[in-house]
Amino acid sequence: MKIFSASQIQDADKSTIQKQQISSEELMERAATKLFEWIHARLRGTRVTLKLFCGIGNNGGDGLVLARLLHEHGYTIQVYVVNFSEKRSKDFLLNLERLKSAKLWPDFLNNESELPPISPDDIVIDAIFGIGLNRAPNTWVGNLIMHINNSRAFVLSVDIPSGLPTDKCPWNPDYAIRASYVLTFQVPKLVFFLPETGVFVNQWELLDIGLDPEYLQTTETEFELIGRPEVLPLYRPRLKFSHKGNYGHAIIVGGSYGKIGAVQLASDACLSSGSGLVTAFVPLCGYQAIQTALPEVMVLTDGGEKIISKISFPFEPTVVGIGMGIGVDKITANAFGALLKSMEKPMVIDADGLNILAKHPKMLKDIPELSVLTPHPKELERLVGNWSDDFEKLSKVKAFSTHYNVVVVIKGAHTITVYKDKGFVNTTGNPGMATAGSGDVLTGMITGLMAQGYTSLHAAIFGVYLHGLAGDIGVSEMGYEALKASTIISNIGNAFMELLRQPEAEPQEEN
Ligand SMILES: NC(=O)C1=CN([C@@H]2O[C@H](COP(=O)(O)OP(=O)(O)OC[C@H]3O[C@@H](n4cnc5c(N)ncnc54)[C@H](O)[C@@H]3O)[C@@H](O)[C@H]2O)[C@@H](O)CC1
Ligand SMILES: [K+]
Repeated sequence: MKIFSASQIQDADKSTIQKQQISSEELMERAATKLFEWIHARLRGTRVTLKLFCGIGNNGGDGLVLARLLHEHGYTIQVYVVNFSEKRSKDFLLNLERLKSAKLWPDFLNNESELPPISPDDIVIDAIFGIGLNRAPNTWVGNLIMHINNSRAFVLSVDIPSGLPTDKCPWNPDYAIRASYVLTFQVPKLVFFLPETGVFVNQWELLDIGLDPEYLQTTETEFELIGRPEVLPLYRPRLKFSHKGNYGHAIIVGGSYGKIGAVQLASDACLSSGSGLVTAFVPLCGYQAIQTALPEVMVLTDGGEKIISKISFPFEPTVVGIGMGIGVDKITANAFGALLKSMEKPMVIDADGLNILAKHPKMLKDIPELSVLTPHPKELERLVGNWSDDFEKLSKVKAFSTHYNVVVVIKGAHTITVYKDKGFVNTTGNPGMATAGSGDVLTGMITGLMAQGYTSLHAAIFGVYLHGLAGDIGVSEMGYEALKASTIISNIGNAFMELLRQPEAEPQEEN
């Protein structure tokens, strides 16, 4: 699903109004009716006070229409107009008149008003600012937002939490609503998924307001949300008359004394993701451990006892995944640098492989094109330098990816795979996966997919999704705390099956 920018959504609104020959006021009525239906289906007339805070733009206009509909259906409501500017929108004004005709008189709040009482049992509807926010809310509006945040009431935000801009970080994080739930119109917003801005959105849901499908389909976006519908077409079915030679031979290079487990996890994950053959390349001290733990995996050893000192293979691997537990010793760094120079096929580089690159930036130019780099935030910072906020981070990664022609997987709660100017935001995974070895498993999975013929970008997007799904299945059986990296591996098969599961047929209605 595409993630549109604020200005693209405004264009979609315009295009809808033009093509469907409806007025902006009708579109507002449509949007607010969707909000009302969602709320009404859940509350079913429950006796609860809904406090609607409405700005003076179209987000506020949505709030006013919602107020009218709630009132018509007998709900107890209190409407506050947050009068932050004299520039009231046309549709806001129209709906203010309609509200007054229904004998509903909002309280007008300004910089001199007292903060209205909000009880933890109230439901707050937040319609102060929408995607039109273009500067910091001023102090009294900020204080009102803090008051709502401190009320412990359930806060339902219309379109986007007020005070959170659509395409950047808030000017002042205290002046942004922390929404319990966001009902967002038509398309998800990028800020829902970034570490600094996602915290304002506990849960979100899309409301389809029928924006022009042609505009939505034909407009290119910088980001895409990756769910099952996006991942399924990437799947490469296995053929009946195929053999293990068709699915590649991956080599996983890594490990040092005390960190052989990382290679074990990556090799296991690589094999479990479907690589035809997997060889682990480790220092001598890792030989027995891997041979014992993973009978299906072959093992090559380096001459060094405790660390890798020279990397060479007696055959040409389909793909190499490298870096987990390898350490940053100078000898290992030299071996790693020499390997980069000799490799032409795309590789997967993780963990200390990335740290070596950060310490020896001259090596960056030797990374084979279309390789996949899988940094966690600290490794990324060492690689691209620090950033002032999540948006600067994204632009730095895009520039890095374009310069070196590599795929960068920014690991996090919503892992974002970046290739050149485009980002793919993952939707699977959970906090239980913040555990030792989880990243080694991901590297193994991406390597395993590339071994089978997935392109680098597809392997990264598919691997990240599948890794998260395996973690979600794992958590459903054992909870967050007990989930281990090996649990993710043991659920890779279940994740494939879940992905490929036929949706259950809709029950036939009897006439
Ligand atoms: N355009 C359309 O046809 C539709 C728009 N909809 C709603 O309209 C919203 C966008 O409405 P608007 O563009 O009117 O903007 P908002 O309602 O988000 O903001 C109101 C106006 O306040 C001004 N402003 C921005 N930041 C400010 C600040 N910090 N302090 C004071 N004033 C500030 C801006 O001029 C902005 O236009 C969407 O989020 C959505 O809720 C929906 O009704 C669906 C249809
Ligand atoms: K809002």
